[in-house]
Amino acid sequence: MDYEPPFQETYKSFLQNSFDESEDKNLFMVEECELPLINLSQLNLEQLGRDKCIKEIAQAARQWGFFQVVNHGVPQEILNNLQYEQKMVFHLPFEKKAEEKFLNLSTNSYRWGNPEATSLKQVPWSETLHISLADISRMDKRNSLRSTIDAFGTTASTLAQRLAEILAQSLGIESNFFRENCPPKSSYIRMNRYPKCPLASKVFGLVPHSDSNLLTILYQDQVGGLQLMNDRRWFKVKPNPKALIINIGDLFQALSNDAFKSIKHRVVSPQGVERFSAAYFYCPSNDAVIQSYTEPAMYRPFTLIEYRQQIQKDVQDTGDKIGLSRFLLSNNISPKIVSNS
Ligand SMILES: O=C(O)CCC(=O)C(=O)O
Ligand SMILES: [Fe+2]
Repeated sequence: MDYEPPFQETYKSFLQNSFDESEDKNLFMVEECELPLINLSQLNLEQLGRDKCIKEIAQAARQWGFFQVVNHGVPQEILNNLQYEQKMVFHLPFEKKAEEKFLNLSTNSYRWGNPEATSLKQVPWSETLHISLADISRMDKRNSLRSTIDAFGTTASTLAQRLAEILAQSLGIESNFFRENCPPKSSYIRMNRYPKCPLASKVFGLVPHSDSNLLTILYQDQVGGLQLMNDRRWFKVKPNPKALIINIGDLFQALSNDAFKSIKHRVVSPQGVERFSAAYFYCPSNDAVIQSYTEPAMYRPFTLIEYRQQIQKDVQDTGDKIGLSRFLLSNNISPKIVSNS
């Protein structure tokens, strides 16, 4: 199919070597989890109902770092349109998607695989359109993808801010942080397509990672494949067509001083069908300072730009993101510990 990125050719040598690797049947044999499902219409109730809902959200963020919401305020029609538009755009010829100025977006908005991978386990067998909301205005006004992601971005942004404020409030903070530091244009929409994969037991659709933002709002189709880590075990998330999945990102973990955790998750490649998902990444502006709310702080204050640069450097040097632990304050005393040993 001419829309397929050249996975097979590009990763030919990895694929050939993979015959020696054992198949990881455990990828599929994981248990299904019942993610907390929260009805956000309770937030419109009287104080008691509202407080109960806030408690449910905070507890889910503490226990799982992941939860699902219904009556979330993002109209189903927008989600349906998004799925349709997403399919259309990914089914354009690969050459077109790979063009420097595809959809007039910033360079590198369209991505697939991993150019830096040194083994099959580092290759995500998927393609993505990673769109900064600041870029939407660059797209052709007549393009229906533009109006759809604009509508998704606007409604998801309201939901993200609402949830972020509720989560902050549950920690005892009346916070203007999000209003002041998260202008809509600093967030992203990431659309993912997972082609059916010939070696699904050996190649991830998306390799295990945590999200480097404040919060993620995810809409997935019915195929399934998303798995998350809880208590050192992987669980699969059953698709729910009415629900959006919310997960805590690294920056919220730091803000909350580890009260909420940014959980590792991955996508197992689909075998017989392609899979689509779309995520809204709620981010502060690049220079907003991320600082723990409570004392003693686990992490030193840092900005999003610093965080991204550190990740980029670590990925280049080690092949791994490393992430928040780079900013742990206890790291400052580690040289002493080393010299004593
Ligand atoms: O496709 C999914 O279900 C997960 C996507 C994801 O984790 C991401 O885009 O960061
Ligand atoms: Fe993710």
